[in-house]
Amino acid sequence: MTREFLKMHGLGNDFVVIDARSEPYRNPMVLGGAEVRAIAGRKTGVGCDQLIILESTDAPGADAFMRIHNADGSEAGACGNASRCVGWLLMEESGRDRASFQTAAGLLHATRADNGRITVDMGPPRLDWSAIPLAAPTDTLRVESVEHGGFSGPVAVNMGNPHAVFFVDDAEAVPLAEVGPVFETHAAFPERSNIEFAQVLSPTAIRMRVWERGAGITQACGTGACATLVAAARRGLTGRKADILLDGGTLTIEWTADDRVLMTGPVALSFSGRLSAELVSAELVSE
Ligand SMILES: N[C@@H](CCC[C@H](N)C(=O)O)C(=O)O
Repeated sequence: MTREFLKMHGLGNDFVVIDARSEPYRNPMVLGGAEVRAIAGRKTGVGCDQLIILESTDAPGADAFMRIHNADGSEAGACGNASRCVGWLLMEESGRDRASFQTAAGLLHATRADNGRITVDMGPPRLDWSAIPLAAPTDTLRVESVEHGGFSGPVAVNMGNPHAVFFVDDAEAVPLAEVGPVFETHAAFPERSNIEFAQVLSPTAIRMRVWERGAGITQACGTGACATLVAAARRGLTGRKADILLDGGTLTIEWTADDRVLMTGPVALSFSGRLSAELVSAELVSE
């Protein structure tokens, strides 16, 4: 058996997208994530930060269901960059300027913006400790118990997935590969966390580098950019709209007065292909 896929990315955060709306694709978690890891592998697979599976849905108002798996096989509730890619795909397919799709974190809406960019309404941020989730009741504006390597007290934000945002003087100087995995698996985060290091450049610009839960360092993280803007605004470091400068480029994020987080940025389709039978039955060789 082989499967068609699309290779897409948002600012270099890259995805293998499988359309399972008419031909179901088995749930990769049944395989303990081995199949996802094989597809995501940079040397022997297609290579991606996340595997995205589009499924059919009965959810009112939704054109599709978007399932998200990290490169390590774990399932995630949200992915901002993939949401723009899927929104674009659904709009291209329908010829409309708006698409809606269900995710584990809720119904999302995508629209066309200027210069071919796509805006996705990522919904309201969740700021209560139990929604992040954190292991114990804590002020999410400064999680004092999270400290390592000279970094401490991140802002915790849930954007459909957990984020911890550290504000630093120099984002380039952060040893991300060293501290990222320590914070991702910190005991304060029972479901692990995505980790952002943010340097405020001005009231409307933030430089941010990310260590993603289940994927490591990526070129960009859409939900991470949303969480960073929310964290900065909560701390009074910026206004409620800013450009987030990532390794792969810039996302514009706005936290509206009615508590929605709007993310605007580019999408790209790199190529299409077919997964080999070896990749689709990867559980036979890797488990
Ligand atoms: N790259 C994504 C986030 C993907 C999921 C994340 N690693 C998690 O485990 O929550 C984005 O653009 O938001």
